[in-house]
Amino acid sequence: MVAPAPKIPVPDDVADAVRTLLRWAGDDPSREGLIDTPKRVARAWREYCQGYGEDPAHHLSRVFEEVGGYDEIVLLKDIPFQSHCEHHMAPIIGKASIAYLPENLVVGISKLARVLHGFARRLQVQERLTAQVADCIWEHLKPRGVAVVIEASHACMTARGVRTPGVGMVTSRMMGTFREDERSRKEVLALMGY
Ligand SMILES: Nc1nc2c(ncn2[C@@H]2O[C@H](COP(=O)(O)OP(=O)(O)OP(=O)(O)O)[C@@H](O)[C@H]2O)c(=O)[nH]1
Ligand SMILES: [Zn+2]
Repeated sequence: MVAPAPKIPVPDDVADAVRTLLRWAGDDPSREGLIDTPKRVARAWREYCQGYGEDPAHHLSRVFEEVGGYDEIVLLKDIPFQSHCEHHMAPIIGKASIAYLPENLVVGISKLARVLHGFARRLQVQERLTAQVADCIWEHLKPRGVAVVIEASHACMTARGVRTPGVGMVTSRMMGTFREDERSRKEVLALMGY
């Protein structure tokens, strides 16, 4: 279970900004149902963007060496995530598959998801999110290869603008062996289900 976000104090100017947005949307911020909305929205945005308060690389600091010489692909497949696009601050909802080819070090598998969420809980474009996750694992785990594939739906495309639901954006970043060797790339993509 996810613990409720702590009720941090909300500065007046932040609450005022949400009231302005409510008026801009066409509603009356002083009506009963909206009285507490500015504080809720302010706290919700701190939660959506809590990745700014962490260094995702920190999750990769605890590594294991005793894995019986295992040197094949390690894949965490279809990790659900949420982010927000930096253009419209609208939700990005999708799944990521993250794989690496260990050299000597492996990491607790949950940490790959933690790295993803650390970068996703910021304002993003999907290309940068994909690159940041891959680069972080490459740099801090020093594996022989990293492959990250992200598939997501952007609310700025489905709920507004072009209003085209059912469209998935797919981005990938291949590093090391997965970039250089076509067979390894095909193998990892097949394991991911592509
Ligand atoms: N490459 C990329 N584009 C994104 C991402 N998220 C949103 N966008 C796009 O960012 C673009 C912003 O385009 P603009 O023309 O500045 O904004 P807009 O007038 O609101 O555009 P429309 O969405 O087409 O109405 C849009 O085409 C979005 O679909 C992303 O993660 N990566
Ligand atoms: Zn957008």
